[in-house]
Amino acid sequence: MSEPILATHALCKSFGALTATDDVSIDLRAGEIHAIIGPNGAGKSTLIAQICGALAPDAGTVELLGRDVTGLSTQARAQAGLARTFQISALAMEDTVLDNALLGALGAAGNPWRLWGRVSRDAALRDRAMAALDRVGLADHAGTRTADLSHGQRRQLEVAVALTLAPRAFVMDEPMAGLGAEGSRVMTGFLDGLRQEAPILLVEHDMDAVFALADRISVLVYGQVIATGTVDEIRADPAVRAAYLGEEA
Ligand SMILES: Nc1ncnc2c1ncn2[C@@H]1O[C@H](COP(=O)(O)OP(=O)(O)OP(=O)(O)O)[C@@H](O)[C@H]1O
Repeated sequence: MSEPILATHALCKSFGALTATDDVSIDLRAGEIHAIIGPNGAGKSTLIAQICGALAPDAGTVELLGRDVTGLSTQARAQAGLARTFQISALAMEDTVLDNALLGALGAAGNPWRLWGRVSRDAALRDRAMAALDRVGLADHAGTRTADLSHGQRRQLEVAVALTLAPRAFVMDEPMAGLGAEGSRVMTGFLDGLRQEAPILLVEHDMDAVFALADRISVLVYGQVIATGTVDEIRADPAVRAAYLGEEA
């Protein structure tokens, strides 16, 4: 079995008397989609915040490509290859699709302070940005104002921005939220192919999408991982059915 790209080791985080993540150890391997599911308040967002560096754990570590990144900032983790989506507000809505991708490519080039005029003429950056747009199917919309994209297209643009950083792992927070049935279907197909670029740690409430996409699922209940396994294993797990899936499975 290959070494994990991303791993947490015994992550703990409490808010006062409430233990939001309790000894959470999970990993993400090359080529896979690993979904984290669980009821509201189970600790999924708290876990992701610790993985991405927005929240410091009380105990435990986060490892990216074999390196302990627990002490690194969100930005340093992103530079190290951890791509977090979806935070729609991160897009500049009045700018074009290409400009948003260029801003991402600029960050990847490690010099966000170059003058914009020079940047937009920089052929290498432009190529990197266009390649990312092409990869997500938005190359034809390069000149479109970002605000004029559909909800689903904006999510794809976020992935394009992330791709300009040549990510080694994606952490995705509810990519299906608000997309509707058709949008979810398109996004599911898109993520299905994207795991080849980098593995995806996926937090998602849409069980159809999770069951269609996940190579493995971990179930979080009251801050603890109660099971990790394939879709079939999780569907059949009595503890999971009792605690979470119920009749849905
Ligand atoms: N900053 C905070 N201060 C106090 N309590 C918090 C804080 N953030 C989260 N919590 C609590 O920690 C627990 C876990 O919350 P979290 O948002 O991680 O769960 P979740 O699984 O992401 O839920 P949802 O599916 O509803 O997004 C909840 O009981 C929540 O109220």
